[in-house]
Amino acid sequence: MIAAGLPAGGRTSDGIADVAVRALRGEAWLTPKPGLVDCRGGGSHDDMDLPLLLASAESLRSTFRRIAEVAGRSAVGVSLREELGRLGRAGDRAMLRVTGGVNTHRGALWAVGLLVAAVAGGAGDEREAARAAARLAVLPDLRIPVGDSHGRQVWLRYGVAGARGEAEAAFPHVIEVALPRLRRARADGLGEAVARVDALLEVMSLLADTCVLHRGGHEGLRAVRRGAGRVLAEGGSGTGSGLAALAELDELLRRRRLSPGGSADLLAAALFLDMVPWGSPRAGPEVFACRR
Ligand SMILES: CC(C)(COP(=O)(O)OP(=O)(O)OC[C@H]1O[C@@H](n2cnc3c(N)ncnc32)[C@H](O[C@H]2O[C@H](COP(=O)(O)OP(=O)(O)OP(=O)(O)O)[C@@H](O)[C@H]2O)[C@@H]1O)[C@@H](O)C(=O)NCCC(=O)NCCS
Ligand SMILES: Nc1ncnc2[nH]cnc12
Repeated sequence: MIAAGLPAGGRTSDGIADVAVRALRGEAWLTPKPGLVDCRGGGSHDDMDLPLLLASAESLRSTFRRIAEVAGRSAVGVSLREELGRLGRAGDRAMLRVTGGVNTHRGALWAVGLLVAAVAGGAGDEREAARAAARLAVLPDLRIPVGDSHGRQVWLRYGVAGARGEAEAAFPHVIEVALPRLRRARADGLGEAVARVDALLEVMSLLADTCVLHRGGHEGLRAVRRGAGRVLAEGGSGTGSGLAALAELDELLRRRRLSPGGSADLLAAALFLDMVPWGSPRAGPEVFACRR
């Protein structure tokens, strides 16, 4: 437990919030991402573009800071969980005000918000942070309104737990999939953008993304997973044949209006954990440039 706004191993609430916003921005800028918003346009979304995602990310800065402050001075328990729920829902409303009602970052706010709380609470490394976030996610929040979210519809129809299940399981697609892929790619000498796109593709090839399931059902999810796996089997986004397969996948997802938004959120969560100053500087450079 740490005091609000004070350093925890060199980390402040402002600093943690800044890393969270940079992670969301880094995901948004990354290009090319199949079916997703990137610097070429809205992908499979006709109501989103890059400026909207960047504004949405910025709108969450004060929520991330408040989450860090509260988690830094509270023990893990139901009252912290309920306070985080209140802050998360207020953050959601702030996001919707800025986007004119478009759900740009609900999943990212949930995943990165829980990880922000874990980091501010003193987690010493990324695995510890994911486990601490999971301990928060499983706690009851009796004030959650029972809504009719797309995720809930997918849960009722397909029994897939989506964003909540990922957090309760301690973010396996972040810890066991995205981060190792990102680091392997860097170690192999691939550029940062290629490493990030390949990490996203690996998550897409495995995740049960409720965003995809809601729009495309099981058949849509199979197409996303198969297509992402194929790009990687061709050598990834850093090779000519991988890029050709990626262009085909992008075309397919846009035509069928399929958007792997949950995978995008988990990439942002991985970038967040990768950029947290755990003690040694090892994060890759920021990529705020268009590589189409
Ligand atoms: C637990 C909550 C996240 C609520 O979850 P639920 O599943 O009930 O709600 P959804 O509104 O569906 O949001 C979940 C979003 O999570 C992302 N996601 C999907 N699958 C996964 C997965 N397997 N693992 C992790 N994350 C996943 C995904 O986000 C992206 O998609 C968004 C766009 O989706 P959608 O709204 O369906 O929009 P469109 O398809 O564009 O709609 P149409 O145009 O077709 O109409 C986009 O935002 C991406 O982010 C899911 O959407 C959580 O909200 C909750 O309980 N909050 C309470 C607050 C709280 O407790 N906070 C504490 C910590 S901050
Ligand atoms: N790049 C992106 N495109 C569409 N939805 C998203 N949700 C979070 N990031 C996204």
